[in-house]
Amino acid sequence: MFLLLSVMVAAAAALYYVKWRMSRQHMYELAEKLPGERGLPLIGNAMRFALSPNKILHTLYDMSFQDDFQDLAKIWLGHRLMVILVNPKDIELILSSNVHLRKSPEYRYFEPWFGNGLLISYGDTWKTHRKMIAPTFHLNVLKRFMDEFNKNSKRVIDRMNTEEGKPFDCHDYMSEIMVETLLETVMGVKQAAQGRNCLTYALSVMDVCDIMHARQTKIWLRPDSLFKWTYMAKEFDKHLGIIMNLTNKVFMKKKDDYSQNRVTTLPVKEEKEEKKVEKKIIVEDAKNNDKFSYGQSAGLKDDLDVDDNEIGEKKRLPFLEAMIERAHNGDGLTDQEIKNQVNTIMFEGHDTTAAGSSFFLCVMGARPDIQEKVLEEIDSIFGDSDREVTFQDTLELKYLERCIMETLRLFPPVPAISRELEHDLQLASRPDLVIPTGCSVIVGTFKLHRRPDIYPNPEVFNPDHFLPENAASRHYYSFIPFSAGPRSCVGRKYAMLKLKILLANIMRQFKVKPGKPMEEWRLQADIILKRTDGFDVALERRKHVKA
Ligand code: HEM
Repeated sequence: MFLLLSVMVAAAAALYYVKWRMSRQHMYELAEKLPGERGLPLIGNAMRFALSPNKILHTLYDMSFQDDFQDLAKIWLGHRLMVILVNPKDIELILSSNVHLRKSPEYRYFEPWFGNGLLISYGDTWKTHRKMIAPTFHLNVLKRFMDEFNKNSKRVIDRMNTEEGKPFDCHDYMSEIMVETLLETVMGVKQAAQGRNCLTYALSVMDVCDIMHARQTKIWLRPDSLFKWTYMAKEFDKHLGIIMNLTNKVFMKKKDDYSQNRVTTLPVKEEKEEKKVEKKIIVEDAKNNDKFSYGQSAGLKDDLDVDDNEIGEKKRLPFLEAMIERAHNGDGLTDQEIKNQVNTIMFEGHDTTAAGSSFFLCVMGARPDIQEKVLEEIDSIFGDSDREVTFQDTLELKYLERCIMETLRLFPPVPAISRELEHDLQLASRPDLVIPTGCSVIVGTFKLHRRPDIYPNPEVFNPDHFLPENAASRHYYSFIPFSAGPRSCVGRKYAMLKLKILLANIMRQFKVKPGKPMEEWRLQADIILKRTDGFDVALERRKHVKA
């Protein structure tokens, strides 16, 4: 009886497997033609990822130099087909599309944290929320944050003073200040930014990301039914609790302020100079001749580039206040939905800029020749004055800007992004190849940014890559640290403005002593790019020069 039952179960399983394989026949046929390894039955290439995060990045990067990986490569993670794209023409097909907007299933590990937040939502929900959120990151709103950006720079400079002269890891300092700045600007909540809560929050975010990244790359951690028994699951819940605790507090505080009618929005500066600068920016935008201040290739436009006139006075509220007001006015936003967006923006807004600024400071140590030029530009603008960095200054800090862009090229904080294909996609670089519906397409930003045919000597830090004449000859989608197209980063302008002000202020006070050369850095594949060997820098106080 038992034998008969076993035979019947095995036959049913075999039948199910055959049917399942047949339903995927189309995928297998198209996948067969794609370059890349076939992988083993059932597990595919999963063993390639049974490594530590820094080894994964280096293995994948080494793989990308194989002859058959010019523009794309397939990988099988168990039964899941993933296709890595690194040709800007193919990447454009994905990122500029209004069809391929669905994030791949690998993003589902964010769900307990972000719910239907902007980064992972889809369809009408994403569209409606994007329309509500994008205007809250318009330049006119960001200009209100100038004082906060300056004050927060001073705060972190004071903290780093205690480390003067000796090597220390600057990443924790950058993370903490990025969280505080977000709370005080985008969230409009001041008190919550005091104390050491922000660093605890940032450290928990890093732990949660490590766990999610492990689940993305290790197939045995993917099923919830297995994962829940692991030690990692307990750690995940613990750290998620710490994260949610801060964001809940922020939301409740702001809601309370709103219901008590307390005005917390930062005032708009109405000085003449500011008006003039604003006009200048818009004219520049309109002429379409200098997009670099915002981390995007010239000629690429998205919903953050709308003309000033299209943003009515009424819509000019910072993010959280705008969301609460909409909910109050019956715009169909629930408390939970707002909290999901707060969680999304708190994460996207701090970990990325913390990595970007930490990489920048390490670059200054690794390349004293570049640092000299940064300091020269800064001194020519500020001399020995201790005045605040103005909006106009951020336009004039051209060399600093190119260095930030070059940092984002070589060390893109988001090293890869991924979409689930809704339709077969014929490639532009190889029209003989079609990527099948249902697979995950990975946009390999890290490798794209290091293609020798796009960036000569790609491993060498060279800010001149972003001189207008050099950038003009490149494909628009060759530089995409903030992604591009309809799902591009809504915080792009915020990030560039904040980075310029923070880094200019730090470099006015400190010089980074010569440090480890870039070739020796150990990079870590993670949701946000990191260094496994730490972001060590040694700072030296600068003697100020007269302008
Ligand atoms: C150097 C800093 C930053 C970098 C490199 C960066 C990069 C990116 C990238 C690559 C994406 C697309 C992710 C994907 O498709 O998986 C993205 C999306 C997003 N980013 Fe950023 N980001 C930065 C800063 C910020 C800031 C400061 C904020 C907000 C304050 C922010 C908010 C968002 C949001 C909400 C999305 C989702 C947009 C959507 O799907 O419609 N980011 N970012």
